Amino acid sequence: MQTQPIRIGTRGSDLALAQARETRARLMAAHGLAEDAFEIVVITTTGDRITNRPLSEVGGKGLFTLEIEEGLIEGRLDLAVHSSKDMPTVLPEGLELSAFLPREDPRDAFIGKAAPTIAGLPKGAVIGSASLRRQALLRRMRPDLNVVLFRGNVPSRLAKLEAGEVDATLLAQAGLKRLGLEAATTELLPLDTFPPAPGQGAITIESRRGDERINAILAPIHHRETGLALTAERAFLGALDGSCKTPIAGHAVVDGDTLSLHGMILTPDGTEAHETRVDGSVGDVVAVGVEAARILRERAGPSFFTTW
Ligand SMILES: NCc1[nH]cc(CCC(=O)O)c1CC(=O)O
Repeated sequence: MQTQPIRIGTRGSDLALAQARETRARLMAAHGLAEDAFEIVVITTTGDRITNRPLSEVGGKGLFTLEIEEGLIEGRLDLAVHSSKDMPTVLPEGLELSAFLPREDPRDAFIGKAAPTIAGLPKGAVIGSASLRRQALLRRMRPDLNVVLFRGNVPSRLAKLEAGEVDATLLAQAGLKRLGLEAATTELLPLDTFPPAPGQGAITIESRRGDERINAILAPIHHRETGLALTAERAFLGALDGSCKTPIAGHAVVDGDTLSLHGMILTPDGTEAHETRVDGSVGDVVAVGVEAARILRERAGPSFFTTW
């Protein structure tokens, strides 16, 4: 039996901790282990320290994972728990996403103080979001709204909304549910008109490639369908643009032997958008993501990605 605890790396936000505890609970149940078989190790990342600028300007997604990945590579951590949505498409040499937990609700939640729905917001209402995708989708639907940058973790955004800094905001329903805060949601946005970010709602576990002990520990908590969907969404994102400067939505679902991916790219101002739906075999989900990206690149034309 294991004597050294399994060290689980995570960021320190309420959401990250909830996700690390969920992973630990699933591992305890799968293996009949006690809580003290695990140690949750909280790591502050560069991304956590930068709170006042859009992440697209300071270097993007890797900022939330760098220090945790160093811990894995140097052997100070055995596995790391992340929101799939925050993971870069290319990981450091020697690391891999070795498991995905069953996906929570992938939809975006609208949280309105001035009105309960996007359609009900008065002209010029101030809506805060840090996500380029949400900003672009909002501007596309409601060009009259005043979309402003809004950062911070989930509880602090809700507090800023409550304090009247903005009239409304958008958050992932999955994160709200994991924090027990879903009562704040006033409208759930439809997947077809407001598609989520690739990976939204899914927890992933990163570990050293070829670490047989950890792979065996993770195998029983891996969720096959979520893994297939996420592999397709990440292939789609990787084939489009890894820079975080293009608003990109992508969501895949598995139905039997078929995987269907809905992808969309937009200009940041929401005036131009291209979308596609590609179906393919669960036997080659990367091909589905790559094909969706190819179609969107072709529709958008060569100037689309260089306009801003
Ligand atoms: N970028 C922050 C982030 N990363 C993952 C989630 C929510 C949980 C998820 O999508 O799995 C959030 C907050 C949000 O978008 O509301």
